[in-house]
Amino acid sequence: MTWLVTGGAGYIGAHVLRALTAAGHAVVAFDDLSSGVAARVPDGVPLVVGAVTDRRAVAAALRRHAAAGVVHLAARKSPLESVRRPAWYHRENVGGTQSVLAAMAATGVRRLVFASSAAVYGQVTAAAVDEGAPTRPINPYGASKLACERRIAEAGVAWVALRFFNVAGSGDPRLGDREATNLVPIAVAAARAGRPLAVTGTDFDTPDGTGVRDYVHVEDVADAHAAAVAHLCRTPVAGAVYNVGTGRGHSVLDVVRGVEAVAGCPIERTLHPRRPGDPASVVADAGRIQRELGWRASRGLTEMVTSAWHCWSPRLTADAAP
Ligand SMILES: NC(=O)c1ccc[n+]([C@@H]2O[C@H](COP(=O)([O-])OP(=O)(O)OC[C@H]3O[C@@H](n4cnc5c(N)ncnc54)[C@H](O)[C@@H]3O)[C@@H](O)[C@H]2O)c1
Ligand SMILES: O=c1ccn([C@@H]2O[C@H](COP(=O)(O)OP(=O)(O)O[C@H]3O[C@H](CO)[C@@H](O)[C@H](O)[C@H]3O)[C@@H](O)[C@H]2O)c(=O)[nH]1
Repeated sequence: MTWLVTGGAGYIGAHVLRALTAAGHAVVAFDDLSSGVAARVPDGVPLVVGAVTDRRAVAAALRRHAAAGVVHLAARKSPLESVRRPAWYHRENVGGTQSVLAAMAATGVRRLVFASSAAVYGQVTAAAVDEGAPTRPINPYGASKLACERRIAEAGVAWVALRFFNVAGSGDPRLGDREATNLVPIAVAAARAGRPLAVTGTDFDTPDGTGVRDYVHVEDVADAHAAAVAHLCRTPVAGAVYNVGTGRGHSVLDVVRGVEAVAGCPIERTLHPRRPGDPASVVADAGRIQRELGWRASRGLTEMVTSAWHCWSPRLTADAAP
């Protein structure tokens, strides 16, 4: 069975291509290379360069490769950027997903795994949030992911939406997150360059005042995709939402200390106000995916920061420069 992986040249998508291949599936990457890198696509895996908002290009790729399903990761992913450019986020993320659904309908492809986000929950009050919690996104990025989930649920396909929490680390030094828009690569870049790290928000209602997140290793996230694909192969009428997290929260300062331990030197911190659209604490209850798909995260923060440390490149430092 062949799966079209949109965003396959991206950070998570590149790991997903490998996990699906290891599980015995044929894969094709579809990516416009706007933030992805062609070199991340493994040798032997076809890469179709195109935009997911181009319905005809997606349909042509599905037909040409006789795909049985789609793993849809291609999207814009920064909550902060989405506050600045809400219409663009809606167009790219919701428009992109509608276009993928239209291409699937036109070609008779009926299985979809969707990359959703913990950002659909918004300001979380529970210590650990489960899939039944209210979805009240507090930034346009989260709103776009929720709108995508709703359109997928109404599309008449078999689907699984995976709500990733904060993805970090790498399965290979060449596959790291090169964008440096997230805390772990930013902290690594700061340590490598001997520069201060800007801590954004020190007055949250959390144990040390900084934001708490559920950091989950990208290889665990890739394995969750393999579990979702296996589920859709077994049960082609399913429709379900799953949290993909570890169930453990770490503050910004915990992450900084983790990177300091790998770096063997302290990281200077500068203190800043909260970023717009930033929740205080978002931690997963990941019980449902364990019960129903047999997946649970097996790697911890140390493995995330250590693998992130080993995929640092000078470009990350340039990108993260204030
Ligand atoms: N990284 C995280 O912590 C995280 C957490 C929750 C959800 N997600 C979601 O996971 C997915 C992948 O994120 P990532 O961290 O790998 O980001 P990424 O930017 O590395 O990957 C996204 C990929 O999609 C491609 N792309 C973007 N827009 C496209 C378009 N219109 N047409 C075709 N290709 C397009 C990019 O070139 C890139 O290769 C996104 O949907 C993101 O919202 C990420
Ligand atoms: O230079 C920085 C960058 C971040 N932070 C803080 O670190 C935490 C994590 O921030 P970041 O790594 O930017 O992740 P989030 O804003 O939580 O969003 C990520 O996690 C979401 C899921 O929870 C995904 O949907 C998004 O795509 C992904 O960017 C937050 O408290 C930030 O305020 C800092 O203190 N300094």
